[in-house]
Amino acid sequence: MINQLQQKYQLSLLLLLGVVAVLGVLPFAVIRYLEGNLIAAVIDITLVLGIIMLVVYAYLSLHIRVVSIVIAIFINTGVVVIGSANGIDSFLWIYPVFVSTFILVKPVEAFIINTLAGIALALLSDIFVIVSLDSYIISILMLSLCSFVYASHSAKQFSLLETLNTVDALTGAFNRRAMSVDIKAALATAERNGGKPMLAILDLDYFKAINDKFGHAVGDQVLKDFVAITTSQIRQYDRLYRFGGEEFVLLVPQINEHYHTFIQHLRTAIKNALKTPDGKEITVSFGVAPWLPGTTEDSWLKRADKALYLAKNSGRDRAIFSDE
Ligand SMILES: Nc1nc2c(ncn2[C@@H]2O[C@H](COP(=O)(O)OP(=O)(O)OP(=O)(O)O)[C@@H](O)[C@H]2O)c(=O)[nH]1
Repeated sequence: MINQLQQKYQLSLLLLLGVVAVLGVLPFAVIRYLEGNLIAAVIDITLVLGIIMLVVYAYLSLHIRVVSIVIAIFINTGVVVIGSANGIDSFLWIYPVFVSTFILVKPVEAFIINTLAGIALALLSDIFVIVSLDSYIISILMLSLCSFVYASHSAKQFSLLETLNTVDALTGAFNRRAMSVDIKAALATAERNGGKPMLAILDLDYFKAINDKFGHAVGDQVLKDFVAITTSQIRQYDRLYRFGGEEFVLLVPQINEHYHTFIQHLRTAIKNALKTPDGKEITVSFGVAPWLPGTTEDSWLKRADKALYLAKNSGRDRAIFSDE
């Protein structure tokens, strides 16, 4: 989910860069050719074609991160080559290329790539007889530093946006939107690779009575405690989502033959740790549905919900498995 948002954003930036490369660099290639500067024209054309091909590949393959890194290295290499081959006019391209690098890759990576390109250009170019080396170093350093600060700030804002978009504000569990995306991904992986994921709906027992007796604020705290306890018991790639109210969904991407034991252990661990303010244990009912071939998001949730209904109706504080 998080990555999807970022991927779409990064892909739109790549497409924009492709357009800028065509509109911004192609006319120069033609001008260089008409001026008789064949080497510069060939380098410009190579740069434009290279960027177009990489952007198209990113669009088709969705290997956006890798392609972004390749393009960043490609345009920095290009600016070093053309800057040292063609003198001051092409040398000035280092400034837009440096800023583009920060759009393409992570701030630290951009800073490293830019520094290497900046040093290479300083060593290879012969324009420092007319341009002050000090001014060059200070101006590209200032540009990189400003871009670094701006790119780092944007990355932080992006991460905040992702959190707001995928996390339930009260409990910190993932929200339904994230759940739906992750379920679809788990189903696709299971169909393709033959793994076996599992989905369970976890519902706190007699939660209304806790609200009624201790108030809504205590009820809220119980929900937060439930998420903290459950999250501490599950593995790194297992995910907990707030389905609504006091109902949560647990998605386990890969189960083995011991998954009944895992669920019973989790249920007991929650019961032992989750308490009302007067120390009484709070129990949870589970409806568990391991993946079966042909499962859809809807049928998976329905099977888990049916199992949960049975768990509630047969006394609560238990797990019912839909494969039984
Ligand atoms: N404090 C608090 N209460 C909530 C929240 N969302 C839903 N609830 C309450 O959760 C309660 C759910 O009640 P019921 O659906 O009857 O479930 P229950 O009392 O747990 O009964 P069983 O599930 O049958 O064991 C309702 O009183 C809702 O008002 C929330 O965000 N905070």
